[in-house]
Amino acid sequence: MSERIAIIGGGNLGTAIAEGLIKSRFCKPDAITITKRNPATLKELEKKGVTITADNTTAVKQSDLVILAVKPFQVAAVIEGFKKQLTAKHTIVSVITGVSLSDLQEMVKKSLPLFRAMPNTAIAIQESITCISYSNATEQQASFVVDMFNTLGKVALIDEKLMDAATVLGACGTAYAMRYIRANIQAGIEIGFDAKTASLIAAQTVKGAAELLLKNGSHPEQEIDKVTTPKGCTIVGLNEMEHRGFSSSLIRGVIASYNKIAKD
Ligand SMILES: NC(=O)C1=CN([C@@H]2O[C@H](COP(=O)(O)OP(=O)(O)OC[C@H]3O[C@@H](n4cnc5c(N)ncnc54)[C@H](O)[C@@H]3O)[C@@H](O)[C@H]2O)C=CC1
Ligand SMILES: O=C(O)[C@@H]1CCC=N1
Repeated sequence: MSERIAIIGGGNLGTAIAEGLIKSRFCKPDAITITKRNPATLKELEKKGVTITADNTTAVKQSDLVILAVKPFQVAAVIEGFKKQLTAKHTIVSVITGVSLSDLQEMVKKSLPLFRAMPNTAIAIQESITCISYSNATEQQASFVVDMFNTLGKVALIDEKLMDAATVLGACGTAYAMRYIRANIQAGIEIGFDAKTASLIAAQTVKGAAELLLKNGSHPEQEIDKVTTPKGCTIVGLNEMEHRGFSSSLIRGVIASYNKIAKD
């Protein structure tokens, strides 16, 4: 059973995972090591009890679960650097975009449990959706990894062929949602609110809308029907957004992101 966790690549996502693990109390901060070529920028995590280092080899040697969170073009060289330290105790979890389980197997060259996990940056506050697929893992190893991500939000076990789609919908999705909220803030200021109040109203409204779907299990259009008063202001606004290509531009954006992963 995995106990010590090494996060290789302390960037945006790697640090968010560490933050989430600490907040969730899934493990003690001193069970986490996070690496980065220049670890000085990880001081905040160090203050919370996490070990920070540039030494991937020692981090892997002293851990059971290795979370790979470097950029896709860095992963081969990074694994090559610590590969000799990998033993039967290790489980590998990669959150790297576009690197398949078979690519990982080629790089690791050992028979170890391999997981691809696609979280988003809300993992820092235990509100991620993490899509997971895996190979070569026992039921016990799989439930450990699934339990870990369940403490950091919600989990969907998916077929690996959907992992690029999961990256776009779940991980890029955070940025799409932020742009939607930002546009509401800009509009909110134009119709009279100060920026702070507009931000609060826009963000809490989106949170409430999402919770309605998650808690009621309803379809967005059912919830929209409850808001759109006949001849009212909501439907006028919605229809104007659609005339301007709102849904179409979102769908085209999602597909452009998806095609970009396929092209790389
Ligand atoms: N940022 C996001 O929202 C998401 C990112 N991902 C994937 O996660 C991975 C990381 O993404 P980000 O955190 O955004 O990138 P990032 O560039 O912020 O983080 C990568 C980190 O790896 C470090 N690094 C580079 N070489 C290293 C080495 N040899 N040893 C240790 N650390 C090293 C870099 O210094 C950097 O801090 C990428 O593969 C990305 O596709 C997946 C889902 C969401
Ligand atoms: O933009 C990217 O390539 C990464 C993958 C998902 C979120 N960030």
